Amino acid sequence: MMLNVTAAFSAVMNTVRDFGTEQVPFDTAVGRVLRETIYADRPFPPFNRVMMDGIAISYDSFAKGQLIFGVEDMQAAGMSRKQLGNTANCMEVMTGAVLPELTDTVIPYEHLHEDEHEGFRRFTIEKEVRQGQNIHLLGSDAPAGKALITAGTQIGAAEIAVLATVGHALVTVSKRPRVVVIATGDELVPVTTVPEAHQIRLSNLYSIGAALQGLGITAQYLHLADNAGAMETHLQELLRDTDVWICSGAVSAGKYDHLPQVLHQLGMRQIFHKVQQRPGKPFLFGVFEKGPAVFALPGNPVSGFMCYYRYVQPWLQAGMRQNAAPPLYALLGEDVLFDKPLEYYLPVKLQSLPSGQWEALPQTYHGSGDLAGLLLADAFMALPAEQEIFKKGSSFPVWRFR
Ligand SMILES: Nc1nc2c(c(=O)[nH]1)N[C@H]1C(S)=C(S)[C@@H](COP(=O)(O)OP(=O)(O)OC[C@H]3O[C@@H](n4cnc5c(N)ncnc54)[C@H](O)[C@@H]3O)O[C@H]1N2
Ligand code: MOO
Repeated sequence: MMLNVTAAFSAVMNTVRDFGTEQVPFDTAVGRVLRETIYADRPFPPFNRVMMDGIAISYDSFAKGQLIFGVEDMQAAGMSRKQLGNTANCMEVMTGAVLPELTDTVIPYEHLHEDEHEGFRRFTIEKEVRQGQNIHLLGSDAPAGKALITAGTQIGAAEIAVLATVGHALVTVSKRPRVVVIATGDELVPVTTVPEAHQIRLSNLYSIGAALQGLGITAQYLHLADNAGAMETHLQELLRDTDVWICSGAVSAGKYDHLPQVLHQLGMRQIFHKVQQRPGKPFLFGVFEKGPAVFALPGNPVSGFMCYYRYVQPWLQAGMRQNAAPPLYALLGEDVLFDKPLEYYLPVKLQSLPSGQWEALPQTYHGSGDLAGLLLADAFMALPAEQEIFKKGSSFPVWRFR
């Protein structure tokens, strides 16, 4: 029986497996999924931090009417904390310095007039002053021990900054699965070859490989001829040391579509074959006991592309224990008619409306073979199988690929 998209997606997600963890230097961890909690090792910021170049005073002196302050000393960033000797004076301070003892207010140079009096430098305050101004208070961002980043976060530039500042030089992240992308078909020739009239260049390997690179996964590539015996031999060799096979092609009804039968012979447990969707209907999914999971995607370029983003990527992210992204919705930009009992994944261009919502503009494309049509789109909009007329302005989920 053909599954609907929801059932097929749950069946895929039910097989999610943990790929394990490893430790890597923090500055190589961009794009990886964090597998530990990162705590503040000290308060953020770790001292009362001067926020402007200027002077630090004791506010009491200003409150009593004093406007002119003689310079007693200088506190620059990197100096250990000094103390103001006499609260009728000021301390010159630089951004990033520790606030000197007995001062509580910082006034920037722009609000001061500087002159010299009897050989001493002094500053006259020319603007209103608020007690405590321009000080980034000790612990005001986070107390020591606070959980700053939780497991499941994908590490980006902001996380790298926090890892650096708490001194977390080695970070525990998810291992990346060992993925093989497998193309099938005698019509396919290498990219560097000039194809004969009946041939085309291999492109699905590279579109899927590129999408995987977005998850930090470098895949192995393989091209198999339409020959059941050779296919079985090659795939047998891959069984032991791989976690995921993403196959492209040879899963529909053709006389050369040997892949399903070869996978069964190798011992794969089929979980489903065919989903009520367009494109991507012939999608086959299965698992080997203690071996790889197999996503056998239809060969048509748009079909495989859509199935990758709808099923394979969420499965890989869940296996790497990455927090799931919240679903994204958009408003359909024009009326659409689709009267097949299939969930329709319509290539759309997303644009943001002045209301703050996303609008999805359907792009003209000529079916699942039209890989150049994808250049104009940046997501698929999922139009439910049980409906036929989809009105402009109605909201549906979208699956972004850029
Ligand atoms: N009698 C039926 N025929 C077809 C059915 C069906 O249900 N009954 N389903 C159609 C649908 S829908 C799709 S999608 C395709 C899927 O077919 P396969 O998965 O068997 O894929 P192939 O036949 O091998 O290839 C389809 C198409 O894609 C091109 N291709 C394949 N691999 C690559 C690659 N790596 N790079 C670029 N292009 C590739 C291939 O040359 C074909 O043109 O079946 C329909 N037929
Ligand atoms: O369902 Mo197929 O993926 O359109 O060509």
